[in-house]
Amino acid sequence: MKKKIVVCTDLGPALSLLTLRDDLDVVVWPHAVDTECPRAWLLENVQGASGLVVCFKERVDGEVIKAAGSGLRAVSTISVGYDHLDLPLLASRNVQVGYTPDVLTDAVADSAVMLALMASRRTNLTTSLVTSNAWPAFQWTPFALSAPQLSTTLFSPKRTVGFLGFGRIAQAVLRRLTLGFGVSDAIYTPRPEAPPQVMRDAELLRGLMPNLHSLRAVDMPTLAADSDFLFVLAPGGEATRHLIDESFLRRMKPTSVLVNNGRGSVVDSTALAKALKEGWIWGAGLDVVEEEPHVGVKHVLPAEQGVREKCVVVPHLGSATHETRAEMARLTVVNVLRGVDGEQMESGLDLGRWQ
Ligand SMILES: O=CC(=O)O
Repeated sequence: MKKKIVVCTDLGPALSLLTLRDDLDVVVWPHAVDTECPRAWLLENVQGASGLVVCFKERVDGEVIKAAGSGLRAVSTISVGYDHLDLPLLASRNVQVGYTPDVLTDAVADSAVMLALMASRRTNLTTSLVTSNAWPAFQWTPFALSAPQLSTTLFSPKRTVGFLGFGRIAQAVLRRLTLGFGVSDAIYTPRPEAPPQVMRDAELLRGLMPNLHSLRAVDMPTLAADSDFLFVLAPGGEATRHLIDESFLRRMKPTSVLVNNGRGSVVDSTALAKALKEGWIWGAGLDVVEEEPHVGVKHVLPAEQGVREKCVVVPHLGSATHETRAEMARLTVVNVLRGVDGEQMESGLDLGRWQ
């Protein structure tokens, strides 16, 4: 009997690696190219599946896993995040779980630097001057719309960048900032439950970045108080929920900039809106927002005057480059194939800690 693989998401040309195998019955959400997979379709089609391919928008919880049945061998997500998957349950059923770290590191790091620049220069406000035809009335005086600077200069050599979470993406951001922006001081707070490997990598970095003079692990209050630019690169889930809350934001500098490329749930949106409005921090660049995509509900973004000018929001596109998405798709397919074939995935999660 053919093994069934259910694909909820668009895999581009990599899909053919699945469909070319005549020992597989590949069931693809028919509108995957431009529409997210409805849960009802997933629940109906997942029955009897050996493999399941999802993106972070599909929750693979008890209901889905039970609907799949006991033959489920592999779940492969086209994302580095995995807070949409019920890992303890998958682990208890010996289902392998594949994800796509590493291949997206550079694209997301690029996006984090972009957001830091956009938020510090308040491009929401400045571009709207042009698009709303307000430029003619704008009085160009030397300090009008001047902003905190990301790169260091001879006359302003001290810039501390902070990281909440210090895994691969954070380290790639730091590499960019030390090489391209002259940043020499960095602090970080490892995310809760960070594997020891992260700390070892952080130590190694000192040797790899000659411009980096100081790299310190600090506690949360110090991270808040000392960061000129703070990059949130922690995963979602209960352990990180609202780590950036009102008391954290109140400790930050009025010239500091917050960037979130991790998960929206790490930052309390209501507190962030207040922080922007009342000027506790300078600006925010967000690739992810709590309760996305309904960001208006919490007033972080759109309508609210005094917030929207200081906050750039992008709809969760950190890894969205042609090159990276193609490689993520390839890896996602290889992972699910290995899983249903009973081989070790190319990049599988070590489920040991969820067992
Ligand atoms: O958020 C995107 C991802 O987890 O890859």
